[in-house]
Parts: sequence; structure tokens; C-alpha cells
Amino acid sequence: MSPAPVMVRFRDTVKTFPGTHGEIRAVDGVSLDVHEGEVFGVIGYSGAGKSTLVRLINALEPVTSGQVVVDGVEVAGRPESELRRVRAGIGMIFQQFNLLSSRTVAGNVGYPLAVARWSRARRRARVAELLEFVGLSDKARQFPSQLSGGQKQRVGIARALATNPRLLLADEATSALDPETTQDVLDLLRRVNGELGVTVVVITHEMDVVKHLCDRVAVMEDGKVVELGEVYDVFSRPRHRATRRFVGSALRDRPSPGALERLRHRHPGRVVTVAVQEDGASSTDLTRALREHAVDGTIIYGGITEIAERPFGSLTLELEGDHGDVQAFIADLSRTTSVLDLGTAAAPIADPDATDLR
Ligand SMILES: Nc1ncnc2c1ncn2[C@@H]1O[C@H](COP(=O)(O)OP(=O)(O)OP(=O)(O)O)[C@@H](O)[C@H]1O
Repeated sequence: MSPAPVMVRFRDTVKTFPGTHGEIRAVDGVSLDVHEGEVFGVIGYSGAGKSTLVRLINALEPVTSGQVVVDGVEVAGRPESELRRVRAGIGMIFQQFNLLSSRTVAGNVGYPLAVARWSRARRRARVAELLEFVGLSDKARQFPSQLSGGQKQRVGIARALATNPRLLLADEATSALDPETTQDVLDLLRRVNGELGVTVVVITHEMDVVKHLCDRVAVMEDGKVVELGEVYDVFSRPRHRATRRFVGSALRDRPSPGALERLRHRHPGRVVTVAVQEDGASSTDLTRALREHAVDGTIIYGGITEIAERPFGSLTLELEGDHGDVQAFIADLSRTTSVLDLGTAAAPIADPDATDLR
């Protein structure tokens, strides 16, 4: 199957800002393609460059060097008049919703249509259709202050979709919402993608958002893309430290240094953390290896979740048995899955990725 056409292409894209201690490379040589029809996530900690990357897509910031191509149009160096046409094909939603407080829900949704000089009759019909789609038909005459956060974001989504954009940019769109409302908004964004065929780029610092919504994900750190791929692949086998921290903070599957120290007090044996993947150490593999090597394993920590019905996570075990048997068990299991040796209470080995997560 040939990949879908490209909706957004970055090639060696750099964006710098002047800083007090020299230039800041907010986007530092990014190359990636967002395909038509996919939901693409960009995840990173604060300052990683995510918002800058988005502002390059809708040409709110000029690129310093490299390419940014949106729906076939090279954005870099375009005159403002032509950029307006590119922006017209892009919808955007924000963490703080950015609704006009003096306008009703219908007025907010219809605003971009008024700007685009749609007739009153067409506007009314389109607004009604959009409110129906986001489930707010009964709120048309209310004002934003009368709505919950989740309802405000639904209005934001309806407004962003008003002029039928082919691309929707969602910058931390659920960061101000509680978990349940977040889920509703993520479901709605899935429908925007699935039913309307809109390509969605999601910027977030929350792995759960990526997990529930995205097809592929890019992990950013210090302006660079450090990992890129299918969501399951990236999160079930995180290679970069930043990715491992996102998995750790969402899943809380690995003991923090403090928790590990407490565990060692109670469990003086050899401690290992074993990755759980659909094709790696399923619990059957683990039990088989324990049996074959005459090693006793007690689960002392762990967490497993799933993405698209595919399980992943890790289990931390205390192993007891003859030293040679334990060594052989670790070597055997390491052939099919990732095993992190954390040593024993007497000879501890630190987890290089463990952080006391905020
Ligand atoms: N207009 C600007 N002028 C100077 N520096 C900027 C500007 N915009 C962003 N930066 C810097 O570029 C880097 C990346 O910022 P950016 O906002 O893109 O990151 P982010 O991942 O979106 O983080 P956050 O989630 O905190 O917004 C940061 O060091 C930031 O201080």
C-alpha cells in the first residue's frame, strides 16, 4: 500500500529566535511528513518546540531555513496575501478555547463564515449543521460563560471546522479539561478525522492524548524530533529517554528511585524490570522461563495498558534462586524481550531512566 499523499512536510526545518544568551533553536532541523487523513501527534515537554512547529504550519512565524510545505504549497518565503489562502485551509483549536465572550455560541461558530462573507442564509444552515455535529444544537443562543470547558472546546472545534478546512491543528486542546471531558473531546476529534476526513495534528505533553487519538507520533526534545513512528511502536519500545519518561509518567509502571529503595528493603533478592509487549514476554513467556530455570519470581511493581488493543508496559519482579540460575533466566528472557537488571539490595543497580516524576 503506498502511503497517503503528504499534507504537511518539514524538511531540515529550522526556526531560531534571538535570546539573551545567543540564539534559541526552537525548531532544530526537523524533517517529517504528516499524511493526508491521519491523526498525527507531536509530544514533548514544555519548551521542546511544539508550538513553534505548529506556528510554522500556519505560517504565523517565518521559517529560518529549510522547507515547510502545507497541502502542496511551500510556505517559506510566500507573500502574506498567498499565506492567507493557505491559512484558510487550516482550522485551529486552543487550550484556552479563545471564544468571543460577547457572541453567542452560534455567533462564534459563524464568525469565520461572516469574515469569509458567506450569505446569512448559508451561514445559518452551516452553523446549524456544525452544532449538530458537535452535539450543541440546544446551546446555539447561549454565551460562552454559560458553558462548561468541554462545551467551550466543542464550540472551538465547530468554529475551526466552519470553512471546511482539510487540516486541523489542536494545540494542547484538552490540557484545561478534566479527564472525563478530555475523553469526550478526543472522541469528537476522532470523529472529525474519521467522518469528515480532516487531517489532524495534535500538540500535547500528555501521552494519554496521543494514546487515545493518534495514529503516529513524533517525540520532540530541544527543538528536535527524537522518535517518530506508529504510536504503539514508539511507546511500547521507547528508545529515547524523553519517550521513556512519557510512558513512565502515564503508566507509572516503573518504580521511582524512592519506591525502588523501599522495595529493596522488603525484597532482598535480585530485582529486574521486564517489558511486556504483545510479541515479547507475554506472561506465558515469563512463567515458562521462570519454570525452566527453577527461579521464583514475585511481582513487586508494574503496570500494563494497551494501545489499539495491543498490550504494553512492564513488570518488576524479585527473583529468587541459585545465582547461576537467575543469570541464565535473565540471559534467556533477554533474547525475546527487554530486561532491565536492577541488582540486589546488597549490590543495587540504578534504573538509568528512573525519575521522581512530578
Ligand atoms: N517568540 C519567541 N521569542 C523567543 N523565544 C521563543 C519564542 N517562541 C518560542 N521561543 C523559545 O523557543 C523554545 C520552544 O518554545 P515552544 O513554545 O515552541 O515550546 P513548546 O514545546 O510549545 O512548549 P510549551 O508547551 O511550554 O509552549 C523555548 O525555548 C521558547 O522559550
